[in-house]
Amino acid sequence: MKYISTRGQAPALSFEEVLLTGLAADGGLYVPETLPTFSAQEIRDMAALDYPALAQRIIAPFVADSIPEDDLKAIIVDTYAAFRHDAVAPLVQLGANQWVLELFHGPTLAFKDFALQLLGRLLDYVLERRHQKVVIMGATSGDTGSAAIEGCKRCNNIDIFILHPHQRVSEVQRRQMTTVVGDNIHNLAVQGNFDDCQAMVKASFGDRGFLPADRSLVAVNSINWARIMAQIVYYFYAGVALGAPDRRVAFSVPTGNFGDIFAGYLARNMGLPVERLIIATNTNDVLHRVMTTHTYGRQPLEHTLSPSMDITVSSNFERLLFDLYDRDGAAIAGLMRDFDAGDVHFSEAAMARASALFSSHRVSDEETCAQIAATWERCEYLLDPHSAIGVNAAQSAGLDPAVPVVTLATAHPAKFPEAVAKAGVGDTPGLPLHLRDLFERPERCEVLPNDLAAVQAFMADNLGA
Ligand SMILES: Cc1ncc(COP(=O)(O)O)c(C=O)c1O
Ligand SMILES: N[C@@H](CCOP(=O)(O)O)C(=O)O
Repeated sequence: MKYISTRGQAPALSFEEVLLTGLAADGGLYVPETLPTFSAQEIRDMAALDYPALAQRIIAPFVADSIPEDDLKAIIVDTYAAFRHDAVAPLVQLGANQWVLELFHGPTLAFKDFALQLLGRLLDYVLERRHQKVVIMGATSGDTGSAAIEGCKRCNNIDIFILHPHQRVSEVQRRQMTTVVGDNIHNLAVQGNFDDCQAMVKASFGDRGFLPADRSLVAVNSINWARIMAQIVYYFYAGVALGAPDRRVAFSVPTGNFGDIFAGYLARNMGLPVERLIIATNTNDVLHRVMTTHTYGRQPLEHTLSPSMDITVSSNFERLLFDLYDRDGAAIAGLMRDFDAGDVHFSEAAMARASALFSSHRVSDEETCAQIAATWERCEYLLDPHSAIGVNAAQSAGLDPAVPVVTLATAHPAKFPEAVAKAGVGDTPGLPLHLRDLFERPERCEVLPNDLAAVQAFMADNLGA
């Protein structure tokens, strides 16, 4: 399997090479040249597989040129053994044909663990084999950071630098990052917002000169293809559990960087009968605006009760655009140049294709709290604010009631006590046992100005031997 850049000017790479990078040299994102597909019978047969076996089935074709099957199996089994629920991704029914897929049973209580527990192990495997050391740089609005640190902390061959917006992540999220000790783990609180952090990561891929020549820069954000690949699995897992391929299923996905929902789009292209993908946003609604006005533009970032989705430059949307524009790299490079300069208006043909599968819904903080309260009152089920946005969007989508709709529950409510308190549903649930002493653990974090040179200088000065 080869991976190609959405901007058409970078060399095609193998899985191993794509794992060890972030943005392509031309500024694009890597996608598979062709997608593996599964027949209806192959999908039916997936119902007999547990989560790790299904993950092996879905992931193997993407990595076949780089990782032997037995090694992949061992890595995957070990990855999902770290989850605290035997089903790994349990489905919970909230109402007639309304479901949530709980993706928060990993070590850091968010869906990011699905990919980052795997990514950490894949990096460890590949770097040991190559006797290579790398530098990881990631931007987080709260969840990617801790999941990346947790996923990579055992790996001897990395230095990891995670940038989060200073004072803009929840206290639980911050402590989950800053209390993990290790000389190779660095938390940088940047005096800016998530978009600033993400822009610094992308700029660093464009100019890697601040690092020694023998250290590659590797991404842990969803610009890294391996992140998306791992997230495809749970769409199949939920779909098959609800009757696919003999029944169509819809998904509502709380969305920021468009990585998670893009994985759902790929699952559909690989054969899963997906009725609809609902883009659920908070008031940072750049994607909702794209769907309703066909215009992609910058807007000021708002701080909401769902901070992990406080994102206004949605990285993975470029991967979808690449398909919407018939995989024309030059056209995507042009659109992205226009986006850097101002608003971009997409063609009616491209947007008609998008609308055939995607719809969108924007949810305010008030609606988020009301949804948490309503779901609690009706089902005694406590949603975190991001998942509440997904459920609200699912209920507003006007879907055929015969079609099951699955909301991806992307985080555990204990990570967001402020939103739960504002919803007025009583005490926030306690943290799981392994995090019970989180508030007593010492923290380590560097506050830095919103300045790329300062961040890169800090990184260069703090690299391990
Ligand atoms: C809890 C939570 N929900 C939803 C999202 C949105 O996911 P994506 O960025 O893949 O769209 C994120 C992070 O971005 C998140 O941390
Ligand atoms: N919501 C994320 C933001 C980064 O998104 P990613 O999926 O590209 O890593 C976070 O919580 O950090």
